[in-house]
Amino acid sequence: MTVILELKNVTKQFGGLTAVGNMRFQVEKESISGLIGPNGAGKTTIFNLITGIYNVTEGEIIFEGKRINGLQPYEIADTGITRTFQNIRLFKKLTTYENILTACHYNTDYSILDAVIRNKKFRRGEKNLFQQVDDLLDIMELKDRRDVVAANLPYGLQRRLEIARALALKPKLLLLDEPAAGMNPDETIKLMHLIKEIRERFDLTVLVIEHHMDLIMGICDKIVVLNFGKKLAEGTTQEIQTNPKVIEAYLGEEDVIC
Ligand SMILES: Nc1ncnc2c1ncn2[C@@H]1O[C@H](COP(=O)(O)OP(=O)(O)OP(=O)(O)O)[C@@H](O)[C@H]1O
Repeated sequence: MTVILELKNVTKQFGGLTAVGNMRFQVEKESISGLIGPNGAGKTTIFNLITGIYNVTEGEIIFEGKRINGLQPYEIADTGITRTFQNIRLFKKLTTYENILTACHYNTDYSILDAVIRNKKFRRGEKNLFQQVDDLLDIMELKDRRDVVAANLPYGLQRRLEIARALALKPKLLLLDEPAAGMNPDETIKLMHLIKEIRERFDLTVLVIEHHMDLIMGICDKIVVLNFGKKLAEGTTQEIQTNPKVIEAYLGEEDVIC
């Protein structure tokens, strides 16, 4: 197994509160892994630590063999880690197309001078860019909403657009924070298929936080369960579903987990 991401005894304290304590787990390359746990367990804090929004108090975060904690968020993004947010963060006044285009522009290889004189390199770059946006619209099934302003998209489609925009940055590791929040069961099933599809298509590694257990159990190769900032359990969906400690942490909500 090739490990792409590793948390080594990571702790995050906010004053006297230990939001994440001594956390250690590995994420296998091109896997889909789930991070679950009750509210306040420390899931989003872990995403904020991986992406450099918070500094770790202790421990190390290793991505592709290199320590990334201590780097600035933009430097971590440059290593190939992108995320979506629990509360959707789109350019609300831009269209679906424009939202993806702005992210695709991040990867262009022409200079400002190329753009000013509109030379061949610029024209070829622009053509590739438009093709990438079209492909992403297609994959995320947003083509018919191409010119709709993001704020006017239904909630489920805004979430899909956020994923499309994250993919435009060509990540190696995609962190999804509650991608199915607010979605109905049909939308959630569709999203499950899409996550699997994009993993295959882009050779992606996905780490997903989600409260919808159907989604987690339907797509994850491995699950890490948190409780009060600590790792409670780790294993396959089968192992997690039958783990008494996990069932207890969810206050007997066996229905939710199984
Ligand atoms: N910036 C912060 N300052 C102080 N405390 C924080 C901060 N961010 C998170 N916390 C605290 O850390 C703990 C873990 O929060 P976190 O948001 O990571 O939980 P979570 O598992 O993502 O919860 P949820 O499922 O509700 O999103 C909580 O007690 C929270 O109040």
